[in-house]
Amino acid sequence: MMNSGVRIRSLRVVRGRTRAVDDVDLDIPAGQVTGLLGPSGSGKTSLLRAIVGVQIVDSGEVEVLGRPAGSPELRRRVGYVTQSPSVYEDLTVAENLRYFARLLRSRGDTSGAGVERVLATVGLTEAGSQLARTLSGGQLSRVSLATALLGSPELLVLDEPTVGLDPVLRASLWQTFRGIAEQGTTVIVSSHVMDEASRCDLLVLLRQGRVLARATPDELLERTATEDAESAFLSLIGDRA
Ligand SMILES: Nc1ncnc2c1ncn2[C@@H]1O[C@H](COP(=O)(O)OP(=O)(O)OP(=O)(O)O)[C@@H](O)[C@H]1O
Repeated sequence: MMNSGVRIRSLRVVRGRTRAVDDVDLDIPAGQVTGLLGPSGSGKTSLLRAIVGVQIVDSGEVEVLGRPAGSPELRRRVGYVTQSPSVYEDLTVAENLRYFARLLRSRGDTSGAGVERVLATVGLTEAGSQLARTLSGGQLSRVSLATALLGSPELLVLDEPTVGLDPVLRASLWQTFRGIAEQGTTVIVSSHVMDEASRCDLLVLLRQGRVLARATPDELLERTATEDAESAFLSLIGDRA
């Protein structure tokens, strides 16, 4: 089924004394992998939280899959993986997932809360009986991702899922995101690692709460006459300085 992704108008989020999101207009298409890139403190988490509907916003509108962000009916349709893994260390991988699946069912959600299915999607079928506290960082990220996939979300929001992982693990996680998008899920991934840009269908570059650019990776390089996303970002900052 076609849906409308995310539509943001005149969004402002103030956190402490900072305009974490400063007058942002943004459309994120459905069915693609969109990368939200920007340095630490540029407002990525605040923007993602506004999309998921857990951020108090000062003004503006955020519409997700055709509904106001945070609407109760979006709860099942949106999966969110925060920066800190939401995994119980004293349970095995499968026990963690069964626990979260039971929570979904207790809310009346019976839509494919299949533990085996999500374990296979994130490539952890073999690790089901392993205690979470014995997992590597990369495996922990995958368990968090698996919990968010239990409800078969139409939109998956991932906040810096590859932070701290080595390049090989990062590459394999990105392949997993691609596979999830190919199944029809809209994926939004934040990162401050610019070389992850080439893995996205669409890029949104953020700086100081503002959108510096919204373009495909190729458009971005062409527009800035640069050869990689990091140089493109620096070139755009230079233009604004
Ligand atoms: N709880 C808070 N109280 C006060 N200021 C905050 C709070 N959370 C975030 N901020 C400020 O809001 C701005 C945006 O923060 P945000 O976490 O959205 O950025 P980010 O791009 O996700 O950063 P990072 O990559 O480090 O997670 C920053 O200047 C930050 O200092």
